[in-house]
Amino acid sequence: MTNDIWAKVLTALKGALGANSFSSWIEPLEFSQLAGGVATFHVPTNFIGNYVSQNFGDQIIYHLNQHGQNVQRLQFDVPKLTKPAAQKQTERVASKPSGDDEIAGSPLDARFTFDTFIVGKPNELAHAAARRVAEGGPITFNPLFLYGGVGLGKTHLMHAIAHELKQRSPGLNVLYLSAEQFMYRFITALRERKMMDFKQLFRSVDVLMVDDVQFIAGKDSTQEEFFHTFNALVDGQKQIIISADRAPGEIKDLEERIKSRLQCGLVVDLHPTDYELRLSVLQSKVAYYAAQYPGLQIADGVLEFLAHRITTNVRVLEGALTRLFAFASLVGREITLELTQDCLSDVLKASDRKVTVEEIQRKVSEHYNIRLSDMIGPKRVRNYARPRQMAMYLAKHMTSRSLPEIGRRFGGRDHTTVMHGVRKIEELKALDSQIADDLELLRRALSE
Ligand SMILES: Nc1ncnc2c1ncn2[C@@H]1O[C@H](COP(=O)(O)OP(=O)(O)OP(=O)(O)O)[C@@H](O)[C@H]1O
Repeated sequence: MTNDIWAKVLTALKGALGANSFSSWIEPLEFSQLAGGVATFHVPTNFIGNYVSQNFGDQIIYHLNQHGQNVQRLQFDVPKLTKPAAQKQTERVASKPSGDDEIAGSPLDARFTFDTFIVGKPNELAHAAARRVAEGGPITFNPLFLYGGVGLGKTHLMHAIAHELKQRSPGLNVLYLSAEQFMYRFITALRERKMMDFKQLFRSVDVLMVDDVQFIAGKDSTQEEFFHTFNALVDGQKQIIISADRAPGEIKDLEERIKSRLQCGLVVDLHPTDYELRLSVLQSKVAYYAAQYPGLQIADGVLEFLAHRITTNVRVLEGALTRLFAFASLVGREITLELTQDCLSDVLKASDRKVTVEEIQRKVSEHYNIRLSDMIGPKRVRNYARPRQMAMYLAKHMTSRSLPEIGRRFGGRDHTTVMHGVRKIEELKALDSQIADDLELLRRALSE
């Protein structure tokens, strides 16, 4: 495998795993060789190798195969003489907590400020609460807990608070990081026997922000440490801001005492967007693009059309607009309704037809000639298990349901079972053309 292909696989993995996981776990890998179906990587430590293998192994294999490689297994080696690049990486991620006084959290996105956050009915309460915290006055609620579905602005609001606080009081020690980063630092500190440094540093921040806290559910020792950090900061009158994809009480496998702690302050949710909010977001983004692509015209009615038709979330809306401007500038044409429909036909189709999990289950069981009750029931024989996994895969890709929600609709299965099913089909799709054809057929039938 050439380094070029590995670079492409890296890009695909970044998209699939998100920037945080990618920079913590995938970047430290150094491709070494591919022989006899085994891809070998140099890793800075065994811990990273084991973690990557358990959590991202399937995805890495999948993307390598998608890029024309024949990989069955991964192997991780810690080179005897640590290479400078790998060494630098470990230092960057691992020794930070024990370094100087400054703790670098996850980077803040400069564009995520209050100025660029559009306020509407669905998010006005969350916005007001965020503003209040960003004023930095006496603490009125601790923690501030923001939750909502994907792409509705939780991260944006947290970054906006951090920017504002830092601007108002440059000396304030504001730490923003994802829950995944928290766990990573904690485990690194344990491994390097630097827990005292870890504790001291986390307890010395003035404001702690932890994004996507649902990530630590089920991770016992990380939860334990999070609980202590949380309590120490609250006792010290330090502000804490937490985000998650659902309300504290609904996070499965999160310890009760943490749930109740998280509910102690102010819990606010970001509701799904409404038409007005979507239109305002589009209008503000168009102003930004107009500066980037001078001379590009956008016809009346296009934004209204998009706000009406793309109802998923702000991230999808933004993505659609980015594509539209890039496409129009390539072909050098005005952005008309017709061009919009051409360029975004797949996005429009996906949000056009609201397919339900139940419809998917019905169609898939008809296709494979099995009873609906067997698809949802507990039987594990392949005749039922495979169609069930196909239906889970389609539900994941064609509906906006979360994995736990999908699991509930499949006879109360756990979200990890759904994830496993989805991954299995992703793998098989690449290897078995019958499965790929069936999927395409079902997808088309469901979109009609
Ligand atoms: N009200 C809003 N005004 C302007 N931009 C928004 C708004 N809500 C979301 N966005 C934009 O949508 C994108 C997704 O938002 P963000 O990353 O904050 O979502 P999130 O709720 O944290 O989702 P996830 O759980 O997937 O991380 C970002 O580019 C953000 O700037």
